[in-house]
Amino acid sequence: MQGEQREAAGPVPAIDHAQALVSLKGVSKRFGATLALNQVSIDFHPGEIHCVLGENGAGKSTIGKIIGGLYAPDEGTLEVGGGGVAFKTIKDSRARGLAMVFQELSLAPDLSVRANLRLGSQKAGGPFSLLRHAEETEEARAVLVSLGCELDVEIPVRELSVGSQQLVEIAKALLQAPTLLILDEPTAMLGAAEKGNLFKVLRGLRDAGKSLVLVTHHVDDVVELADRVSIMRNGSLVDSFLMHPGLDANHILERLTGGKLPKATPTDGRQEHSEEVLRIDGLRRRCGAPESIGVRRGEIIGLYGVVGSGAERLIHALSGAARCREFQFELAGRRFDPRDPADAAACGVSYLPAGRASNGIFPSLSIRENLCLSMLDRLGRYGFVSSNAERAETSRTLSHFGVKYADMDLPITGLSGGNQQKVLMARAMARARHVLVLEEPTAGIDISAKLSLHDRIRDLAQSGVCVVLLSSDLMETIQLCHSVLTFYEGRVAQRYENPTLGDQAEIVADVLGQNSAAH
Ligand SMILES: Nc1ncnc2c1ncn2[C@@H]1O[C@H](COP(=O)(O)OP(=O)(O)OP(=O)(O)O)[C@@H](O)[C@H]1O
Repeated sequence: MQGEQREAAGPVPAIDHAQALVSLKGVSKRFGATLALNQVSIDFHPGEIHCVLGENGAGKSTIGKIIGGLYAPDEGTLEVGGGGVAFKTIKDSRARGLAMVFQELSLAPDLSVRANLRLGSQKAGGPFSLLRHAEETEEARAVLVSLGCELDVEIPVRELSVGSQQLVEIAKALLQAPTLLILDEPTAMLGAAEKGNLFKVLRGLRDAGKSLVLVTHHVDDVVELADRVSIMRNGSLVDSFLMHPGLDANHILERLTGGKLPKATPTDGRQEHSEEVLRIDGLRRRCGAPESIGVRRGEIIGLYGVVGSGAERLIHALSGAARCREFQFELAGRRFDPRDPADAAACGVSYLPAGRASNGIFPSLSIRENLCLSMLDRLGRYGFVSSNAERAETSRTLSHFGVKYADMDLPITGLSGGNQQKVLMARAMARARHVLVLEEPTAGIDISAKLSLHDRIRDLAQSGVCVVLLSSDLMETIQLCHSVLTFYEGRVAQRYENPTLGDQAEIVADVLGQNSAAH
Protein backbone atom coordinates (compact mmCIF):
# COMPACT_ATOMS: atom_id res chain seq x y z
CA MET A 1 0.00 0.00 0.00
CA GLN A 2 2.60 2.48 1.06
CA GLY A 3 4.92 1.62 -1.81
CA GLU A 4 2.31 2.80 -4.33
CA GLN A 5 2.26 6.31 -2.86
CA ARG A 6 6.00 6.79 -2.60
CA GLU A 7 8.42 8.46 -4.90
CA ALA A 8 11.17 6.24 -6.28
CA ALA A 9 14.12 6.29 -3.88
CA GLY A 10 17.55 4.66 -3.78
CA PRO A 11 18.18 1.37 -1.98
CA VAL A 12 16.38 1.44 1.34
CA PRO A 13 18.18 -0.05 4.35
CA ALA A 14 16.48 -3.08 5.86
CA ILE A 15 13.97 -1.74 8.37
CA ASP A 16 11.56 -3.76 10.41
CA HIS A 17 8.39 -1.84 9.62
CA ALA A 18 6.28 -4.21 11.71
CA GLN A 19 8.11 -3.30 14.94
CA ALA A 20 6.88 0.01 16.38
CA LEU A 21 9.57 2.57 17.07
CA VAL A 22 7.56 4.39 19.74
CA SER A 23 4.40 3.20 21.50
CA LEU A 24 2.04 4.55 24.12
CA LYS A 25 0.44 1.70 26.06
CA GLY A 26 -2.68 2.53 28.05
CA VAL A 27 -1.51 6.09 28.73
CA SER A 28 -3.67 8.50 30.73
CA LYS A 29 -2.83 12.10 31.59
CA ARG A 30 -4.82 14.45 33.74
CA PHE A 31 -4.54 18.23 34.26
CA GLY A 32 -6.70 19.19 37.25
CA ALA A 33 -10.27 18.45 36.25
CA THR A 34 -9.35 17.70 32.61
CA LEU A 35 -8.61 14.17 31.48
CA ALA A 36 -6.38 15.04 28.51
CA LEU A 37 -5.59 11.40 27.63
CA ASN A 38 -7.72 8.45 28.61
CA GLN A 39 -6.07 5.02 28.28
CA VAL A 40 -4.50 5.77 24.91
CA SER A 41 -2.56 3.02 23.13
CA ILE A 42 -0.94 3.98 19.84
CA ASP A 43 2.08 2.76 17.81
CA PHE A 44 4.37 4.84 15.59
CA HIS A 45 6.25 2.76 13.02
CA PRO A 46 9.48 3.44 11.11
CA GLY A 47 9.10 4.32 7.42
CA GLU A 48 5.60 5.69 8.03
CA ILE A 49 3.90 9.09 8.08
CA HIS A 50 1.27 8.85 10.79
CA CYS A 51 -1.27 11.70 10.89
CA VAL A 52 -3.05 12.36 14.17
CA LEU A 53 -6.34 14.25 13.83
CA GLY A 54 -9.03 15.48 16.19
CA GLU A 55 -10.83 18.59 17.34
CA ASN A 56 -9.20 21.28 19.49
CA GLY A 57 -8.49 19.94 22.96
CA ALA A 58 -8.79 16.27 21.91
CA GLY A 59 -5.36 15.40 23.37
CA LYS A 60 -3.12 15.32 20.26
CA SER A 61 -0.41 17.68 21.52
CA THR A 62 -0.37 15.91 24.89
CA ILE A 63 0.68 12.70 23.10
CA GLY A 64 3.52 14.65 21.44
CA LYS A 65 4.55 16.26 24.72
CA ILE A 66 4.71 12.88 26.50
CA ILE A 67 6.93 11.47 23.74
CA GLY A 68 8.97 14.68 23.79
CA GLY A 69 9.72 14.40 27.52
CA LEU A 70 7.63 17.42 28.60
CA TYR A 71 5.01 15.46 30.50
CA ALA A 72 5.12 12.07 32.20
CA PRO A 73 2.09 9.78 31.87
CA ASP A 74 -0.05 9.44 35.02
CA GLU A 75 -0.85 5.88 33.99
CA GLY A 76 0.44 3.50 31.33
CA THR A 77 3.86 3.38 29.68
CA LEU A 78 5.84 4.99 26.92
CA GLU A 79 8.00 2.52 24.99
CA VAL A 80 10.88 3.27 22.63
CA GLY A 81 12.29 0.39 20.55
CA GLY A 82 10.15 -2.07 22.49
CA GLY A 83 11.36 -1.07 25.99
CA GLY A 84 9.68 1.17 28.59
CA VAL A 85 11.22 4.62 29.19
CA ALA A 86 10.62 7.35 31.76
CA PHE A 87 11.74 10.65 30.26
CA LYS A 88 12.25 13.49 32.71
CA THR A 89 13.26 16.20 30.23
CA ILE A 90 13.27 17.01 26.52
CA LYS A 91 16.96 16.10 26.55
CA ASP A 92 16.14 12.50 27.53
CA SER A 93 13.79 12.23 24.59
CA ARG A 94 16.34 13.76 22.23
CA ALA A 95 19.00 11.34 23.39
CA ARG A 96 16.76 8.51 22.13
CA GLY A 97 16.52 10.14 18.69
CA LEU A 98 13.07 11.70 19.13
CA ALA A 99 12.47 15.28 17.99
CA MET A 100 9.53 17.60 18.26
CA VAL A 101 8.29 20.67 16.47
CA PHE A 102 5.70 22.23 18.77
CA GLN A 103 2.80 24.44 17.69
CA GLU A 104 4.27 27.36 19.59
CA LEU A 105 7.47 28.65 18.05
CA SER A 106 10.35 28.29 20.50
CA LEU A 107 13.06 30.31 18.77
CA ALA A 108 15.10 33.01 20.51
CA PRO A 109 14.05 36.13 18.57
CA ASP A 110 17.22 38.14 19.16
CA LEU A 111 19.62 35.38 18.14
CA SER A 112 20.59 34.74 14.54
CA VAL A 113 19.06 31.93 12.52
CA ARG A 114 22.37 30.05 12.73
CA ALA A 115 22.59 30.42 16.53
CA ASN A 116 18.98 29.26 16.88
CA LEU A 117 19.62 26.20 14.75
CA ARG A 118 22.50 25.18 17.00
CA LEU A 119 20.76 26.06 20.27
CA GLY A 120 20.72 23.09 22.63
CA SER A 121 23.10 21.01 20.49
CA GLN A 122 26.33 23.05 20.74
CA LYS A 123 29.47 21.05 21.18
CA ALA A 124 32.31 22.30 23.43
CA GLY A 125 35.12 24.35 21.83
CA GLY A 126 38.48 22.80 20.93
CA PRO A 127 41.17 22.91 18.26
CA PHE A 128 38.72 22.13 15.45
CA SER A 129 35.92 24.43 16.58
CA LEU A 130 36.36 26.88 13.66
CA LEU A 131 36.20 24.06 11.16
CA ARG A 132 33.16 22.67 12.91
CA HIS A 133 31.54 26.11 12.91
CA ALA A 134 31.93 26.28 9.10
CA GLU A 135 30.57 22.75 8.72
CA GLU A 136 27.59 23.52 10.93
CA THR A 137 26.79 26.68 9.00
CA GLU A 138 26.94 24.75 5.74
CA GLU A 139 24.77 21.98 7.17
CA ALA A 140 22.22 24.53 8.44
CA ARG A 141 22.08 26.22 5.05
CA ALA A 142 21.59 22.89 3.27
CA VAL A 143 18.64 21.95 5.50
CA LEU A 144 17.04 25.37 5.01
CA VAL A 145 17.54 25.16 1.23
CA SER A 146 15.90 21.71 1.20
CA LEU A 147 12.89 23.44 2.78
CA GLY A 148 12.98 26.10 0.05
CA CYS A 149 14.04 28.68 2.63
CA GLU A 150 17.08 30.50 1.29
CA LEU A 151 17.81 33.16 3.87
CA ASP A 152 20.77 34.86 5.45
CA VAL A 153 21.57 32.68 8.47
CA GLU A 154 23.20 35.60 10.28
CA ILE A 155 20.06 37.76 10.62
CA PRO A 156 18.08 37.74 13.88
CA VAL A 157 15.03 35.50 13.86
CA ARG A 158 12.73 38.38 14.85
CA GLU A 159 13.27 39.89 11.38
CA LEU A 160 11.76 36.83 9.69
CA SER A 161 8.11 36.38 8.81
CA VAL A 162 6.24 33.88 10.98
CA GLY A 163 6.18 31.42 8.04
CA SER A 164 9.99 31.56 7.75
CA GLN A 165 10.31 31.19 11.52
CA GLN A 166 8.24 28.05 11.29
CA LEU A 167 10.59 26.66 8.65
CA VAL A 168 13.61 27.49 10.85
CA GLU A 169 11.94 25.65 13.72
CA ILE A 170 11.47 22.60 11.48
CA ALA A 171 15.07 22.86 10.21
CA LYS A 172 16.27 22.88 13.84
CA ALA A 173 14.52 19.58 14.50
CA LEU A 174 15.80 18.05 11.24
CA LEU A 175 19.38 18.94 12.19
CA GLN A 176 19.08 16.53 15.12
CA ALA A 177 18.74 13.74 12.51
CA PRO A 178 15.93 12.14 14.55
CA THR A 179 14.58 8.63 14.07
CA LEU A 180 11.11 9.89 15.01
CA LEU A 181 9.95 13.42 14.32
CA ILE A 182 6.66 14.83 15.62
CA LEU A 183 5.36 17.94 13.88
CA ASP A 184 2.43 19.67 15.57
CA GLU A 185 0.55 21.74 12.96
CA PRO A 186 3.65 22.39 10.84
CA THR A 187 1.74 23.82 7.89
CA ALA A 188 -0.54 26.18 9.85
CA MET A 189 1.30 29.25 8.58
CA LEU A 190 2.76 27.95 5.31
CA GLY A 191 1.46 28.66 1.83
CA ALA A 192 1.19 26.17 -1.03
CA ALA A 193 4.79 26.58 -2.21
CA GLU A 194 6.38 26.25 1.24
CA LYS A 195 4.16 23.28 2.01
CA GLY A 196 5.28 21.52 -1.18
CA ASN A 197 8.94 21.78 -0.16
CA LEU A 198 8.23 20.58 3.35
CA PHE A 199 6.27 17.57 2.10
CA LYS A 200 9.13 16.57 -0.20
CA VAL A 201 11.50 16.59 2.77
CA LEU A 202 9.06 14.58 4.91
CA ARG A 203 8.58 11.94 2.19
CA GLY A 204 12.36 11.67 1.83
CA LEU A 205 12.71 11.05 5.58
CA ARG A 206 9.90 8.49 5.52
CA ASP A 207 11.54 6.66 2.62
CA ALA A 208 14.81 6.62 4.57
CA GLY A 209 12.99 4.70 7.31
CA LYS A 210 12.23 7.52 9.76
CA SER A 211 8.98 7.70 11.65
CA LEU A 212 6.99 10.91 11.09
CA VAL A 213 4.04 11.97 13.23
CA LEU A 214 1.99 14.83 11.88
CA VAL A 215 -0.62 16.51 14.05
CA THR A 216 -2.83 18.48 11.72
CA HIS A 217 -6.27 19.95 11.01
CA HIS A 218 -5.63 20.05 7.26
CA VAL A 219 -7.36 17.06 5.71
CA ASP A 220 -5.89 17.75 2.27
CA ASP A 221 -2.41 17.37 3.78
CA VAL A 222 -3.49 14.05 5.24
CA VAL A 223 -4.66 12.77 1.86
CA GLU A 224 -1.40 13.86 0.30
CA LEU A 225 0.99 12.50 2.89
CA ALA A 226 -0.43 9.99 5.33
CA ASP A 227 0.31 6.28 5.43
CA ARG A 228 -1.74 5.87 8.60
CA VAL A 229 -4.35 8.04 10.29
CA SER A 230 -5.44 8.08 13.93
CA ILE A 231 -8.36 10.10 15.27
CA MET A 232 -8.62 11.42 18.83
CA ARG A 233 -11.81 12.56 20.54
CA ASN A 234 -12.06 13.89 24.14
CA GLY A 235 -8.77 12.29 25.15
CA SER A 236 -9.46 8.87 23.61
CA LEU A 237 -8.19 7.24 20.46
CA VAL A 238 -11.41 6.50 18.56
CA ASP A 239 -10.20 5.38 15.11
CA SER A 240 -6.99 4.30 13.39
CA PHE A 241 -6.61 3.12 9.81
CA LEU A 242 -4.13 2.71 6.96
CA MET A 243 -4.53 5.06 4.03
CA HIS A 244 -5.14 3.77 0.52
CA PRO A 245 -5.87 5.53 -2.76
CA GLY A 246 -9.64 4.99 -2.33
CA LEU A 247 -9.75 7.24 0.75
CA ASP A 248 -10.39 10.87 -0.13
CA ALA A 249 -10.78 14.05 1.94
CA ASN A 250 -14.53 13.60 2.31
CA HIS A 251 -14.10 10.10 3.67
CA ILE A 252 -11.59 11.29 6.27
CA LEU A 253 -13.79 14.26 7.20
CA GLU A 254 -16.70 11.89 7.68
CA ARG A 255 -14.68 9.70 10.06
CA LEU A 256 -13.24 12.72 11.83
CA THR A 257 -16.49 14.53 12.51
CA GLY A 258 -18.90 11.61 12.50
CA GLY A 259 -20.65 13.27 9.53
CA LYS A 260 -21.50 16.35 11.61
CA LEU A 261 -19.45 18.91 9.72
CA PRO A 262 -21.50 21.97 8.75
CA LYS A 263 -21.24 22.89 5.09
CA ALA A 264 -18.81 25.66 4.20
CA THR A 265 -20.65 28.62 2.73
CA PRO A 266 -18.97 31.31 0.65
CA THR A 267 -19.44 34.92 1.74
CA ASP A 268 -22.41 36.73 0.19
CA GLY A 269 -21.88 39.59 -2.21
CA ARG A 270 -20.33 42.81 -0.97
CA GLN A 271 -22.34 45.77 0.30
CA GLU A 272 -21.68 47.93 -2.77
CA HIS A 273 -23.37 50.96 -1.33
CA SER A 274 -21.64 51.14 2.01
CA GLU A 275 -19.18 53.93 2.72
CA GLU A 276 -15.44 53.53 2.08
CA VAL A 277 -13.68 53.26 5.43
CA LEU A 278 -10.11 52.46 4.45
CA ARG A 279 -7.94 53.67 1.57
CA ILE A 280 -4.56 52.13 0.89
CA ASP A 281 -2.07 54.03 -1.27
CA GLY A 282 1.50 53.19 -2.19
CA LEU A 283 0.82 49.78 -3.68
CA ARG A 284 2.39 49.06 -7.05
CA ARG A 285 1.29 46.73 -9.80
CA ARG A 286 3.81 44.40 -11.39
CA CYS A 287 4.24 46.78 -14.30
CA GLY A 288 5.16 49.51 -11.79
CA ALA A 289 1.90 51.46 -12.10
CA PRO A 290 0.59 52.80 -8.76
CA GLU A 291 -2.46 51.16 -7.24
CA SER A 292 -4.86 52.73 -4.78
CA ILE A 293 -7.42 50.55 -3.07
CA GLY A 294 -10.56 51.52 -1.23
CA VAL A 295 -12.23 49.12 1.19
CA ARG A 296 -15.85 49.60 2.20
CA ARG A 297 -17.57 48.92 5.49
CA GLY A 298 -18.71 45.31 5.50
CA GLU A 299 -16.06 44.23 3.02
CA ILE A 300 -13.63 41.37 3.64
CA ILE A 301 -10.47 41.74 1.58
CA GLY A 302 -7.79 39.04 1.39
CA LEU A 303 -4.09 39.43 0.70
CA TYR A 304 -2.38 36.36 -0.68
CA GLY A 305 1.28 35.72 -1.44
CA VAL A 306 4.15 33.41 -0.53
CA VAL A 307 6.33 34.13 2.52
CA GLY A 308 8.16 37.42 1.84
CA SER A 309 5.85 38.51 -1.00
CA GLY A 310 5.14 41.91 0.55
CA ALA A 311 1.64 41.12 1.80
CA GLU A 312 2.92 40.90 5.39
CA ARG A 313 4.59 44.31 5.07
CA LEU A 314 1.25 45.85 4.20
CA ILE A 315 -0.49 44.12 7.11
CA HIS A 316 2.20 45.20 9.56
CA ALA A 317 2.09 48.82 8.38
CA LEU A 318 -1.72 48.92 8.62
CA SER A 319 -1.78 47.41 12.10
CA GLY A 320 1.07 49.53 13.43
CA ALA A 321 3.22 46.43 14.01
CA ALA A 322 6.00 47.97 11.87
CA ARG A 323 6.56 51.43 10.40
CA CYS A 324 6.67 51.28 6.64
CA ARG A 325 6.78 54.53 4.64
CA GLU A 326 5.97 52.64 1.43
CA PHE A 327 2.23 52.65 2.21
CA GLN A 328 -0.13 55.48 3.15
CA PHE A 329 -3.55 54.97 4.71
CA GLU A 330 -6.74 56.93 5.16
CA LEU A 331 -9.16 55.77 7.83
CA ALA A 332 -12.70 57.11 7.77
CA GLY A 333 -11.52 60.01 5.63
CA ARG A 334 -8.51 61.00 7.78
CA ARG A 335 -4.81 60.25 7.41
CA PHE A 336 -3.90 57.18 9.43
CA ASP A 337 -0.28 56.45 10.36
CA PRO A 338 -0.22 54.24 13.47
CA ARG A 339 2.90 54.27 15.64
CA ASP A 340 2.18 50.83 17.09
CA PRO A 341 -0.75 48.38 17.47
CA ALA A 342 -2.02 50.21 20.59
CA ASP A 343 -2.19 53.47 18.61
CA ALA A 344 -3.99 51.64 15.78
CA ALA A 345 -6.43 50.09 18.28
CA ALA A 346 -7.19 53.52 19.74
CA CYS A 347 -8.20 54.61 16.23
CA GLY A 348 -10.47 51.56 15.81
CA VAL A 349 -8.10 49.25 13.91
CA SER A 350 -7.74 45.95 15.72
CA TYR A 351 -5.02 43.44 14.93
CA LEU A 352 -4.67 39.71 15.44
CA PRO A 353 -1.01 38.88 14.78
CA ALA A 354 0.26 35.49 13.63
CA GLY A 355 2.24 33.39 16.09
CA ARG A 356 0.10 33.48 19.21
CA ALA A 357 2.78 32.39 21.71
CA SER A 358 5.25 35.11 20.75
CA ASN A 359 2.84 37.81 19.59
CA GLY A 360 -0.50 37.42 21.23
CA ILE A 361 -1.00 35.79 24.59
CA PHE A 362 -0.05 36.96 28.06
CA PRO A 363 1.06 33.59 29.42
CA SER A 364 1.00 34.58 33.09
CA LEU A 365 -2.59 35.87 32.89
CA SER A 366 -5.79 33.87 33.12
CA ILE A 367 -8.14 33.09 30.25
CA ARG A 368 -10.51 35.81 31.55
CA GLU A 369 -7.79 38.44 31.84
CA ASN A 370 -6.43 37.64 28.38
CA LEU A 371 -9.90 37.99 26.90
CA CYS A 372 -11.02 41.09 28.75
CA LEU A 373 -7.91 43.19 28.13
CA SER A 374 -9.60 44.86 25.21
CA MET A 375 -13.01 45.16 26.80
CA LEU A 376 -12.25 46.94 30.08
CA ASP A 377 -13.67 50.26 28.89
CA ARG A 378 -16.91 48.55 27.90
CA LEU A 379 -17.23 46.56 31.10
CA GLY A 380 -16.63 49.32 33.59
CA ARG A 381 -17.96 52.74 34.58
CA TYR A 382 -15.93 55.70 35.84
CA GLY A 383 -12.73 53.64 35.62
CA PHE A 384 -14.08 50.74 37.71
CA VAL A 385 -14.59 47.34 36.15
CA SER A 386 -17.48 45.32 37.46
CA SER A 387 -16.25 41.85 38.30
CA ASN A 388 -19.70 40.35 37.70
CA ALA A 389 -19.96 42.01 34.31
CA GLU A 390 -16.48 40.80 33.40
CA ARG A 391 -17.23 37.20 34.37
CA ALA A 392 -20.57 37.20 32.60
CA GLU A 393 -19.06 38.68 29.43
CA THR A 394 -16.17 36.17 29.55
CA SER A 395 -18.52 33.24 29.92
CA ARG A 396 -20.77 34.46 27.09
CA THR A 397 -17.85 35.13 24.73
CA LEU A 398 -16.04 31.85 25.44
CA SER A 399 -19.18 29.92 24.66
CA HIS A 400 -19.93 32.02 21.56
CA PHE A 401 -16.47 31.22 20.23
CA GLY A 402 -16.66 27.52 21.22
CA VAL A 403 -13.68 27.64 23.61
CA LYS A 404 -13.20 24.38 25.51
CA TYR A 405 -12.05 25.33 29.03
CA ALA A 406 -12.31 24.11 32.61
CA ASP A 407 -11.97 27.37 34.61
CA MET A 408 -11.74 30.93 33.23
CA ASP A 409 -9.45 31.95 36.12
CA LEU A 410 -6.71 29.46 35.26
CA PRO A 411 -3.74 30.53 33.10
CA ILE A 412 -4.46 30.66 29.38
CA THR A 413 -1.47 28.36 28.78
CA GLY A 414 -3.57 25.47 30.12
CA LEU A 415 -5.82 25.71 27.04
CA SER A 416 -5.00 23.66 23.95
CA GLY A 417 -3.38 25.62 21.11
CA GLY A 418 -6.57 25.94 19.06
CA ASN A 419 -8.58 27.11 22.07
CA GLN A 420 -5.98 29.78 22.89
CA GLN A 421 -6.30 30.99 19.31
CA LYS A 422 -10.10 31.29 19.67
CA VAL A 423 -9.63 33.50 22.76
CA LEU A 424 -7.24 35.78 20.86
CA MET A 425 -9.64 35.97 17.96
CA ALA A 426 -12.51 36.94 20.29
CA ARG A 427 -10.31 39.63 21.88
CA ALA A 428 -9.30 41.11 18.53
CA MET A 429 -12.89 41.14 17.28
CA ALA A 430 -14.15 42.84 20.43
CA ARG A 431 -12.04 45.93 19.87
CA ALA A 432 -12.52 46.37 16.09
CA ARG A 433 -14.50 49.56 15.42
CA HIS A 434 -13.51 50.34 11.83
CA VAL A 435 -11.04 47.69 10.65
CA LEU A 436 -10.09 44.19 11.78
CA VAL A 437 -6.68 43.03 10.56
CA LEU A 438 -6.31 39.26 10.75
CA GLU A 439 -3.06 37.42 10.22
CA GLU A 440 -3.36 33.61 10.07
CA PRO A 441 -6.54 33.74 12.21
CA THR A 442 -7.39 30.05 12.10
CA ALA A 443 -3.90 28.55 12.51
CA GLY A 444 -4.32 25.48 14.71
CA ILE A 445 -8.12 25.65 14.73
CA ASP A 446 -10.10 22.49 13.96
CA ILE A 447 -12.29 22.21 10.90
CA SER A 448 -15.71 22.70 12.53
CA ALA A 449 -14.49 25.56 14.72
CA LYS A 450 -12.91 27.19 11.69
CA LEU A 451 -16.25 27.27 9.86
CA SER A 452 -17.96 28.84 12.83
CA LEU A 453 -15.15 31.41 13.22
CA HIS A 454 -15.70 32.30 9.58
CA ASP A 455 -19.32 33.01 10.48
CA ARG A 456 -18.20 35.23 13.38
CA ILE A 457 -15.97 37.19 10.96
CA ARG A 458 -18.85 37.56 8.48
CA ASP A 459 -21.14 38.76 11.29
CA LEU A 460 -18.61 41.40 12.28
CA ALA A 461 -18.28 42.55 8.68
CA GLN A 462 -22.08 42.74 8.42
CA SER A 463 -22.06 45.05 11.43
CA GLY A 464 -20.02 47.56 9.39
CA VAL A 465 -16.39 46.68 10.12
CA CYS A 466 -14.02 46.09 7.22
CA VAL A 467 -11.78 43.03 7.50
CA VAL A 468 -8.30 42.67 6.02
CA LEU A 469 -7.18 39.05 6.00
CA LEU A 470 -3.77 37.53 5.48
CA SER A 471 -3.97 33.75 5.52
CA SER A 472 -1.72 31.13 3.98
CA ASP A 473 -4.84 28.96 3.63
CA LEU A 474 -6.03 29.67 0.10
CA MET A 475 -9.40 27.93 0.50
CA GLU A 476 -10.09 30.07 3.54
CA THR A 477 -9.09 33.23 1.69
CA ILE A 478 -11.37 32.43 -1.23
CA GLN A 479 -14.34 31.34 0.87
CA LEU A 480 -14.18 34.28 3.23
CA CYS A 481 -13.24 37.25 1.06
CA HIS A 482 -15.22 39.55 -1.23
CA SER A 483 -12.00 40.33 -3.06
CA VAL A 484 -8.45 39.00 -3.06
CA LEU A 485 -5.22 40.79 -3.95
CA THR A 486 -2.35 38.53 -4.99
CA PHE A 487 1.25 39.61 -4.31
CA TYR A 488 4.49 38.67 -6.00
CA GLU A 489 7.89 40.13 -5.14
CA GLY A 490 6.46 43.16 -3.35
CA ARG A 491 3.95 44.07 -6.07
CA VAL A 492 0.27 43.46 -6.61
CA ALA A 493 -0.19 40.76 -9.24
CA GLN A 494 -4.00 40.78 -9.62
CA ARG A 495 -7.26 41.63 -7.88
CA TYR A 496 -10.02 39.01 -7.87
CA GLU A 497 -13.57 40.22 -7.21
CA ASN A 498 -15.92 37.64 -5.64
CA PRO A 499 -13.31 34.87 -6.00
CA THR A 500 -14.36 31.25 -6.42
CA LEU A 501 -12.59 27.93 -6.04
CA GLY A 502 -12.17 28.01 -9.83
CA ASP A 503 -9.66 30.88 -9.35
CA GLN A 504 -7.32 28.73 -7.26
CA ALA A 505 -4.93 27.72 -10.04
CA GLU A 506 -4.59 31.28 -11.30
CA ILE A 507 -4.01 32.66 -7.81
CA VAL A 508 -1.25 30.12 -7.15
CA ALA A 509 0.33 30.93 -10.53
CA ASP A 510 0.25 34.66 -9.62
CA VAL A 511 2.03 34.22 -6.33
CA LEU A 512 4.68 31.95 -7.85
CA GLY A 513 5.30 34.51 -10.60
CA GLN A 514 4.15 32.08 -13.29
CA ASN A 515 1.16 34.02 -14.51
CA SER A 516 1.93 36.14 -17.52
CA ALA A 517 -1.38 37.98 -17.06
CA ALA A 518 0.05 39.36 -13.86
CA HIS A 519 3.12 40.91 -15.50
N1 LIG B 1 -0.48 22.28 30.82
C1 LIG B 1 -1.79 22.10 30.86
N2 LIG B 1 -2.51 22.52 31.92
C2 LIG B 1 -3.85 22.36 31.97
N3 LIG B 1 -4.58 21.76 31.01
C3 LIG B 1 -3.91 21.30 29.93
C4 LIG B 1 -2.50 21.46 29.80
N4 LIG B 1 -2.12 20.91 28.62
C5 LIG B 1 -3.25 20.46 28.03
N5 LIG B 1 -4.31 20.68 28.83
C6 LIG B 1 -5.71 20.32 28.51
O1 LIG B 1 -5.71 19.01 27.98
C7 LIG B 1 -6.64 18.89 26.91
C8 LIG B 1 -5.91 18.37 25.68
O2 LIG B 1 -5.02 19.36 25.22
P1 LIG B 1 -4.12 19.18 23.93
O3 LIG B 1 -3.24 20.38 23.85
O4 LIG B 1 -3.46 17.86 23.95
O5 LIG B 1 -5.21 19.21 22.77
P2 LIG B 1 -5.01 19.18 21.19
O6 LIG B 1 -5.80 18.03 20.66
O7 LIG B 1 -3.57 19.19 20.87
O8 LIG B 1 -5.72 20.54 20.76
P3 LIG B 1 -5.35 21.62 19.62
O9 LIG B 1 -5.84 21.05 18.33
O10 LIG B 1 -6.16 22.81 20.01
O11 LIG B 1 -3.89 21.87 19.69
C9 LIG B 1 -7.23 20.29 26.72
O12 LIG B 1 -8.49 20.32 27.37
C10 LIG B 1 -6.27 21.21 27.42
O13 LIG B 1 -6.92 22.34 27.94
